[in-house]
Amino acid sequence: MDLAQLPPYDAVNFRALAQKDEVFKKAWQKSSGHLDFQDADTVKVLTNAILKADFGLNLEVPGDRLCPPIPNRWNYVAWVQRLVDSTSPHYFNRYDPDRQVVGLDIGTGASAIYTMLCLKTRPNWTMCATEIDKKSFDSAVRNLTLNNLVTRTKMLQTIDSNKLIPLQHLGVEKLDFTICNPPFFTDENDMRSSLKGEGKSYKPNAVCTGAEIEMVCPGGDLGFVARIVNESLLLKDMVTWYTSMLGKLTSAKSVVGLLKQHGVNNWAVGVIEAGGQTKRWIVAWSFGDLRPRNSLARIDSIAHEYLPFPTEYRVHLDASDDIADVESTINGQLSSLDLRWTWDPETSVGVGEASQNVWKRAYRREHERRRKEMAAAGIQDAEMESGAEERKVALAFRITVDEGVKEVLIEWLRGNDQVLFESFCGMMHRNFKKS
Ligand SMILES: C[S@@+](CC[C@H](N)C(=O)[O-])C[C@H]1O[C@@H](n2cnc3c(N)ncnc32)[C@H](O)[C@@H]1O
Repeated sequence: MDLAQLPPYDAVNFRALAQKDEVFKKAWQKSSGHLDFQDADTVKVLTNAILKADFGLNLEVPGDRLCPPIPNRWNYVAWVQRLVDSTSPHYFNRYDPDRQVVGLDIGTGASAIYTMLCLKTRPNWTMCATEIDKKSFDSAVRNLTLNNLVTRTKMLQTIDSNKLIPLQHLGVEKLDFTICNPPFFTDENDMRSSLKGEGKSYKPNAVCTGAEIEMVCPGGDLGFVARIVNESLLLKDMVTWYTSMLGKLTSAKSVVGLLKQHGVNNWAVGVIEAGGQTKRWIVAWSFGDLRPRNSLARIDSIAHEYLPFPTEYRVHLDASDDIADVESTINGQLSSLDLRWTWDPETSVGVGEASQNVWKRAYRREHERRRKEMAAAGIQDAEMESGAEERKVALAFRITVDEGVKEVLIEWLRGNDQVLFESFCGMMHRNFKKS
């Protein structure tokens, strides 16, 4: 399996894992197929076995620090990777091994787990990692050294009064993303009662070995992420994607509320469900204009008011529609407009960039008039194009004609104006509306 494209976990196949790891095999056999997740040693053996078998990583965490559940941590990293991949400045929409990406792991913990997973699976990525707890910081450095990843990481032992995104201290100008599993609890009582499962219909399925310093902060997860939001309002696009995991749905909703309140309109909400009953939420936001894939930005299990504007629009074709005709209609129309358009007939995918609403009647008329004038003066379209100054992109889109499901998929790749995207989709749709 290509590590760079490893999918998220649905569940762990313990039987298969026992075939790959001798230490885990003993624990699995002893448990007669019912692992005791309340036992700290069992959880540690499982974590180590998954890391070794699936990622080739070794981990040593002090007994009184968090031992990270790997499916949950990997599913967040995999989500961030897809977010970064789907918002490449070149509209790649897949892993680009040549793209240099720099991330920041806020509160990396004793395991440095996000940093290690990011670096191990993406050879062209580098990471920064911060930590306030000396014991965890030292352990994180040990783990990075153990796995030969320390030279690709800028580690910073910080203090709580410092910025959570300390670009200056790190000596970094820009970041592609931040990743964070904040302390979830507001105080020790909140932590103890939550870990006992009080107020829930089920008990947490695994023991938590985290120390108070790792798990508690003023305001809990919401307080911590609100600090990141406030810093982001000043840093803006010095970071392309700010992301954080949240322990409670109410916290995720409050973070979205904060973003909307500050006029941020480019965000994404994800959910992590890797077996067991424990759900976690992810919120990501950006001040940039690159739009993530719809399936990443929007989940079903949260009310619409917390979701960003959809970044895709589907035009359903009739069974009788001829795909060649559909493609030729799209190509003909987009080639006649004053926009940049490239079409790949092999994959039936095209990408376009428009500097403004170039499909409205007044613009088209003016463009046609200019074209005729140029033609009369003997200037070809290509010369007209190359003579035009570099124009800013107000809308970038990808169009995929899918013969199998008989639909045209329009994806919003870039731009800050949802009305412009809607207008473009409406214009495309009218081509295929039956009278
Ligand atoms: C819930 S733990 C997460 C650890 C690890 N990232 C993981 O997912 O297993 C939160 C971590 O944030 C650290 N932390 C708390 N406040 C911090 C701050 N102001 N700056 C950096 N790290 C901080 C804690 O010491 C702890 O290691």
